Amino acid sequence: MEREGNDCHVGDTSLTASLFDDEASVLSSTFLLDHVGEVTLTFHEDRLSWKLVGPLDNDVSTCLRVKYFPKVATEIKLSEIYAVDLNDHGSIYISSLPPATECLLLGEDIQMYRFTVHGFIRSKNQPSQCILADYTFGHTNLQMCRKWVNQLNASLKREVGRPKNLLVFVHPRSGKGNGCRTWEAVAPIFSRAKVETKVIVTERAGEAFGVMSSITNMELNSYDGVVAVGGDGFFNEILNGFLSPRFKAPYPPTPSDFVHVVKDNGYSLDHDDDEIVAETSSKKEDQFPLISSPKQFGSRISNLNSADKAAEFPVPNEWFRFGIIPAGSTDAIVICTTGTRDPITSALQIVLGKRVHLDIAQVVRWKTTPRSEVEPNVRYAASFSGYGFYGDVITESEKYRWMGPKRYDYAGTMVFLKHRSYEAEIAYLDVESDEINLTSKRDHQGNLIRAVRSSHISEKRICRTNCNVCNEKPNHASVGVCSLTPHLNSEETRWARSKGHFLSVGAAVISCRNEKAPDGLVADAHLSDGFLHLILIRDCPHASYLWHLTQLTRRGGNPLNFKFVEHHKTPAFSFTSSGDESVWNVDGEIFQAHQLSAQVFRGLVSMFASGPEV
Ligand SMILES: Nc1ncnc2c1ncn2[C@@H]1O[C@H](COP(=O)(O)OP(=O)(O)OP(=O)(O)O)[C@@H](O)[C@H]1O
Repeated sequence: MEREGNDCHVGDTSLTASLFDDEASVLSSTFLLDHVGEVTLTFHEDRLSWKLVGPLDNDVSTCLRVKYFPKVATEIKLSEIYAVDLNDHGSIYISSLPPATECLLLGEDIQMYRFTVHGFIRSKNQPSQCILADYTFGHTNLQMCRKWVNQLNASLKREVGRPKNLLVFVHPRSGKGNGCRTWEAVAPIFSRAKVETKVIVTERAGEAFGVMSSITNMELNSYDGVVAVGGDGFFNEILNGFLSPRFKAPYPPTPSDFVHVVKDNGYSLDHDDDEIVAETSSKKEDQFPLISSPKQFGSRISNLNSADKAAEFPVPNEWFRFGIIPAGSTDAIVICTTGTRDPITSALQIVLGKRVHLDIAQVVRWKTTPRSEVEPNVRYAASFSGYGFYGDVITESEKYRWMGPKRYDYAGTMVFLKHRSYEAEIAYLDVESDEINLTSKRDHQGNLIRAVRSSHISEKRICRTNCNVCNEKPNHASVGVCSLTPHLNSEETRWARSKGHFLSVGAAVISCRNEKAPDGLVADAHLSDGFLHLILIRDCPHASYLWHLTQLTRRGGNPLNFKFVEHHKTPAFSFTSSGDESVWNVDGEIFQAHQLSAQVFRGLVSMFASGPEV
């Protein structure tokens, strides 16, 4: 049915004339809101609100003498609107009962001009999760709809930080093989928000690394960020492809007796562009042998034309951000940065231009070549690097890839039953910091021999949206790369050591929350505090280790409060194995290293995410 102006206020031009000529920040008009009724729509500076017109009241209404409290929203903030569309002339449904009754049987469809405001609401059960919410408004006057759409779109354009152009990598076989379907489910959010996307569906491992490392700076500058539709390993590949040729930083600091020889501990990219060195790592050594030594980066850079050499792409880069749409087996990075494992929430945080900084660990393997030269091989990690149990699980799980995500449970059980320990020495920078809530004991040489952490999670400062710890400015005024390693600049640093047989050696960059470990490996790790959490599990009885692993799976558990567990919050460490060897697991990818050094760069990259709400 076509409703004419004299039927209701919705067509009353006197009420709505020259609405936007007015300079006032509060504008208002009457519309029919789909599935609700006639409303007065008001445009405030930072939000849009609507109130039912007529006998019904927004707060409470009665029908057949029963009181109903409306469940419908009455406003939306501009920051929660991701798109506004002018629709075709079509139907607006109006119930003849109050909206709160949710009785949709007694109503009518009215043909009108319409526009839709696309936004979201938060899930009541999971506050981090966003649920799409559309509000369609109808009016008899097309011009009126157009004016509102134009006004709203002009205001959305002024919202800061929203991306316009993104490079999207889709891993079709990620997790349960749902990568493409996951992207198809969220792609309309990007198109509605008018975000251009260049989509690359990968055909093999390493392809995204190749694209990211060889893309010209000029082209990269045309994007506001890169989105990975896949798991942690896929994101790691993209991150490494991005950082390897662009990020210039010194290697991690090491104790004086760490055997590698680095001429002047130079910057990892401070080299001659024309120097081309043959690949030294073989396919057998790494599952993903694509991250080359610094000298090899030179060969890639020299492929870039001279115009691109001139086009700069500074790293860290405040504007350029990374997004992850979860489709993997674990998705720990997405859970830590968005608080949930939900493709819709991730897509919304990307198009709305959210931002958190993320620490990145630089992990360097030191390897002696047949010519007895020691060569470094750099890898970057966003979530976790682990040796022993973690390395063995990833190696074992690769044999059962066909099982999908269940392969990790199966491989984990097999590795647990084998109960292998590895001899190693770990040296870590012991930073005197008020922030470190560990009480430590030292042996007579001053070496830190045990760290005990406070046992109640409530005492810990958990990383959340607008986290104070992550936003804290470091005490030391520093510039350039030094600003990324604030805890190395402290005068109160010393090397402490742990030596012996370990079931595992792990370094968590972030809490690594996931569905199996709801608080993560380290509940109070932060997204960008500039610290690694070194977790050393000494050889112990099978049952004790099982008890530690069980604590990991419990919300509020205390997996670090065991005698055989050491937890050190540190900006850098080195590792040397002796005897039998395992491999390192860097963000879920195999990295074979007998000698390794690592450091963390505070907030090196920015993510399209707002941090966990809870
Ligand atoms: N088309 C492809 N075919 C096979 N492997 C690929 C392809 N594209 C990417 N890869 C590689 O697959 C590996 C695993 O990918 P991803 O992290 O998405 O999945 P996952 O292992 O199931 O999830 P998670 O890392 O969260 O446990 C990555 O190292 C990635 O480089």
